[in-house]
Amino acid sequence: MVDYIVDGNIAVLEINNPPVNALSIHVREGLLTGIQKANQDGSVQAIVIIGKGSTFPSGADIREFGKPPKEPWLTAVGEAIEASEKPVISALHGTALGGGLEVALFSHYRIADERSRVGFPEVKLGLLPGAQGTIRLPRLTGLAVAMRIITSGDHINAPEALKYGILDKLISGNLLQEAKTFAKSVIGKPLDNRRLSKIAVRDAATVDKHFDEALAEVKRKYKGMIAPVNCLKSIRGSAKLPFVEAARLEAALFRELLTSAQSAALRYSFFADRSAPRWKLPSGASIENTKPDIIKSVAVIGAGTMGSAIAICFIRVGIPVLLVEQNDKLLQNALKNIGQILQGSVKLNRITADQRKQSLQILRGETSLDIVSDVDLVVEAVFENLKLKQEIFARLDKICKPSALLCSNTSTLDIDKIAVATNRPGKVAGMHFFAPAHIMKLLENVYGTHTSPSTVATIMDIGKRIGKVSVLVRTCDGFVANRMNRMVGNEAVFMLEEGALPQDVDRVLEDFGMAMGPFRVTDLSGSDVGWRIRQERAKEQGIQLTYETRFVNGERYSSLPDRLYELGRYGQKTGKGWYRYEKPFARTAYPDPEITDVINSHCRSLGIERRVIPPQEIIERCLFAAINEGFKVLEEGVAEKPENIDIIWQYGLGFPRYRGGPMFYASQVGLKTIYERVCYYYDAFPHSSYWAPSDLLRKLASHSTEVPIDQWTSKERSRL
Ligand SMILES: CCCCCCCCCCCCC[C@H](O)CC(=O)SCCNC(=O)CCNC(=O)[C@H](O)C(C)(C)COP(=O)(O)OP(=O)(O)OC[C@H]1O[C@@H](n2cnc3c(N)ncnc32)[C@H](O)[C@@H]1OP(=O)(O)O
Repeated sequence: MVDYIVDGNIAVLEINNPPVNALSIHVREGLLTGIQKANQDGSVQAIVIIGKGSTFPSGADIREFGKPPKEPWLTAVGEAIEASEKPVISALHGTALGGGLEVALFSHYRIADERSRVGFPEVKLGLLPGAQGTIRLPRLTGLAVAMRIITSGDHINAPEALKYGILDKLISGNLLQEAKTFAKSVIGKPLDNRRLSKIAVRDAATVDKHFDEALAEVKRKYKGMIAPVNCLKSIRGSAKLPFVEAARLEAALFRELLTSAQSAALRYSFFADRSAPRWKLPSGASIENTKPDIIKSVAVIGAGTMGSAIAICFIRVGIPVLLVEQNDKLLQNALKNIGQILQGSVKLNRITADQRKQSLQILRGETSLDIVSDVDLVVEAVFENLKLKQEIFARLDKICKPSALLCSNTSTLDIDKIAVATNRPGKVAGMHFFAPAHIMKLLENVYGTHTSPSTVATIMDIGKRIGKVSVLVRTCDGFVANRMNRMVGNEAVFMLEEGALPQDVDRVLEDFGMAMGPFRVTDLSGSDVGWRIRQERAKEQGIQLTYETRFVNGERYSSLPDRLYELGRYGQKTGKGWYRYEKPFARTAYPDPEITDVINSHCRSLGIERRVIPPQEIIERCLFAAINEGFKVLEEGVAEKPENIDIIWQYGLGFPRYRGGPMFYASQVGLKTIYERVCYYYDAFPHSSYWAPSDLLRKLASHSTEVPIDQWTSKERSRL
């Protein structure tokens, strides 16, 4: 894993551990042996550490965390590097991150390919740079820059790193050759002033000021996360304590993080990010064996808020879009809005004015569907009504070329029922964007019974091209996101009927880490949307919903949200919803005594005695209900693996990444506890049938020891 090559008087330690040269145990052993060997070899006068392949080490091996640590630890390897009697030069290329950058900071010199990047992304894994990164970096950059680099986890490009003093020289030619030449030039020079442990933090006197400012910032930006705080405490130690004591403090803070639930969740999330887009169908077709079609042009049908935002997703990566809206006034408004949104992106430096211009040049608005005959992909984004969508798909099927894919942005409707309207069900799929579609990262791609593997490959590929995190799910009512989130919404409203207020429920879930509580989300998206969907569904089933309706098809129903609709309280857009706002479209939500009155009178009219609902019950009723549904989603094969569900919740529903997602959270709570509580609530609320425990959950909970999350589907689903 580490090749030892001597060239004249230079020993080269070449790290060879693809794909990212992670500092696994054998790499650490190889580096330590290499340094010792080079120091014992009389012919060697300097040592170069370099990575083979695409990069210098990009960090410790994340898969080793959570397992018993194996010696030598990286710190011991690093200390041997720094103590070397012969100069050690780290030659960086690719991404020198985390432990990789720490190896470089133990070295006496650092040179780097001018295209390389460095950084400490540990905080994103709920960790800190625990091989003295937090106490060595400030000695080079000063406190403010070190605090920023370490608490953000951002990559820094090589010229910037040179400017901060992290690097000594940039290389544009052959890195190994240049490293050897550099090594020769420093032979015999004194090393003590190159050993960072011997150098003071130059702005140590200002540490309290920097610490207070940075702490306030991380508490605001990374609410609820412990890693950024520990990073700062350790950096403060670098300025206040002698080096050895600062290193001891760093080790203690690192251990606290390594054993934390947050780090376990963030490390799980790191691998879930990479695993979720890797799709596989029950037929065996997968990302490995199926080629996507090439998509060169797209039509978006419907120029409402959603359709317009979807169009932006494509044009900003250079894919031409025909935006079709039958009402010319709406169309012109949409085109204007798109221009304004892109202008906003220019102001925020997200795109240049030129890129905006180029994007708008490949956007064309049309009022007739006939114009889409030649596009490769259609994304329909009209009102959520099955009949309307079926009519549109039937027309599209006649108009579009046979190879075109027809996709719907439906958020709930069965793709099979849309596909039957066409003669090309293999080319019909769902592409469920989340509002605001040009900002939200998630794309929930949906396959139906007849969707072909190449259609799946194409929608997953196009998702990646437009910069989305794409997750594939099988069609069902509400897919994964809305199907599971419905339980959160239902329980939240039922708790209002039983004693809670919107702000109570939202506060508990926001303290848990959700980006927004369910009532603030409803106010943001507009409660009229939900009302219309409920009315449509009731009409389809021949049911008349009234204020007195308490059950629909035997299921508990709350008419409170309908009451809000009747009062014209649609949310932020009307300046009133579950909360009060200063004016329509204002963002700050204020608890509203009028809502308290509405809820109280609703309870009186239903004869419900209100009670105090404790925070734990709010968490359990909202999240455990969703988790139970998540297990049903797994047992039915709607989602292939728990990671897919968790990634959907993180990127689409604001679930805190540091808790992994609802399924990972369930694994941390323990499946026995989840199962027992689900059974308890099913007893308490038999008219909410979603509380019926999932078979998969029951079976997994019946094991004498916890079944690890990566075995949930493989172990039990096949036996169900
Ligand atoms: C209680 C007991 C106490 C005991 C104390 C023990 C003391 C220990 C001493 C402390 C040591 C601390 C050391 C250090 O400070 C900690 C770290 O270094 S943490 C790691 C920091 N680095 C990162 O977070 C980088 C993570 N990787 C990336 O950001 C990206 O992968 C990349 C490097 C930018 C490359 O991106 P891409 O080209 O897009 O490639 P992929 O992301 O798809 O990755 C390809 C492939 O590699 C896998 N992988 C990537 N990085 C790592 C890694 N660091 N470890 C393991 N595996 C890694 C990735 O999962 C992909 O694999 P695949 O999914 O394809 O199988």
